[in-house]
Amino acid sequence: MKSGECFSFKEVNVGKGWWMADVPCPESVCDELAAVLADLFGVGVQVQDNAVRLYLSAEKAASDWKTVLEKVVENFHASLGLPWAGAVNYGFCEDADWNARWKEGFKPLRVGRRLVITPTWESYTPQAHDVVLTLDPGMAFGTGHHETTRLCLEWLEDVMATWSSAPAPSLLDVGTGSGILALAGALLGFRPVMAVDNDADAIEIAQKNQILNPKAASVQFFMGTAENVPGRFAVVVANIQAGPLMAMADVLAQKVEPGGRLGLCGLLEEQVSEVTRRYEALGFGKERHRQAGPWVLVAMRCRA
Ligand SMILES: C[S@@+](CC[C@H](N)C(=O)[O-])C[C@H]1O[C@@H](n2cnc3c(N)ncnc32)[C@H](O)[C@@H]1O
Repeated sequence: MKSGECFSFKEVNVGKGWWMADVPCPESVCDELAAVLADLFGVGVQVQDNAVRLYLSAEKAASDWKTVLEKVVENFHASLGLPWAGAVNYGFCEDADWNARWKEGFKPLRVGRRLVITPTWESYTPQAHDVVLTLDPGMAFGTGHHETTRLCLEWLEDVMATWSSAPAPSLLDVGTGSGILALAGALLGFRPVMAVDNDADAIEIAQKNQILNPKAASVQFFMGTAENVPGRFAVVVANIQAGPLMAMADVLAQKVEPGGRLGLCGLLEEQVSEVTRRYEALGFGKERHRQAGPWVLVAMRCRA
C-alpha cells in the first residue's frame, strides 16, 4: 500500500492507520459540528468547505464508528432544524500519511502581540520580546489554530499585560487539551499555574509538551474536573463549549478568587446570553465579549 492513498474501509486491515470520515454539513455550522465531534470522539478533525473530516482510530471496526457517528450527526442536524442526508463518505489512511498531512498544516503561528506557537518539527528564530511555546499537539485539541484557542491566548496576554499589582496572578486552565493555555500562561508570567482535563490522553500529551518548554516546568497538571484542583485562582480560563460550561458553573465559580477574572470560551454567539446570565447569578459581572468567526470568549469578573 503506498503512503498517501486512501482506501475504502472494506479493503484494508484494521489497526494500522485511521478511518477517515467526511461528514457533509452546511458551511455555517461546520465549526460547531467539528467542535461537537472532536469533543465526543476525542479525535482529530479538520473543517473543510461544507464538510468536517474526522480521523477515527482503526482499532475499532468501521461499522462500530459508522453507527454512532451517524446518529450523533443526525441528532446535531435535528437540534438545529436542518435536514440530514446521511451521506458520510468513509475512507482509510495509513498512519504516516495522516501524520504528514497533520504536520503540513501546522506552521509557527503568531498569536496576540508576543506569543509564537511553534511545532517541534519547525525551526523558528525568535524576534526580540517573542514568547515562544513549542508544541506537539498529538491528538489533543489545542494547536493555537482554532479561533477559541487564539481568543483565550490573546485574553491571557491582555490580562497579564494589564496586571498592575504584585504578586503575579495565579492561573487555572480548565480543559487543558494539549496544555497550550497553561503552558503559554506560565511563559507569560502567571504563577502558580494549574491545569485539568478529564481526558487522560490529553494530560499525557500536555505533560509531554511541558517537557518541551522547560520555562513552564512549574505548571501542575491534574486528571479530572475543576473540582479535583485545590485552591482558588486570580484568573481561570475554560475553553470547553456552552454545555459543559453551564453544567460546571457552580464549581467553576468557586475556583475564582473574589475580584478575580474568568474567561469562558467555546461559545457560539447565540449561546452567550444564557451562559452569561448563569454566571451573573453566581456573582460575576461581564467585562468583555470577544468574537472570532462564530466563536465567542466572554470575560467576567467575580464581584465578591
Ligand atoms: C476545546 S478543548 C480546549 C483545549 C485547549 N484548552 C485550547 O484552548 O485549545 C476542550 C478540552 O476540555 C476537556 N474537557 C471537556 N469537559 C471537561 C470537564 N468537564 N472537565 C475537564 N476537562 C474537560 C476535553 O477533554 C478537551 O481536552
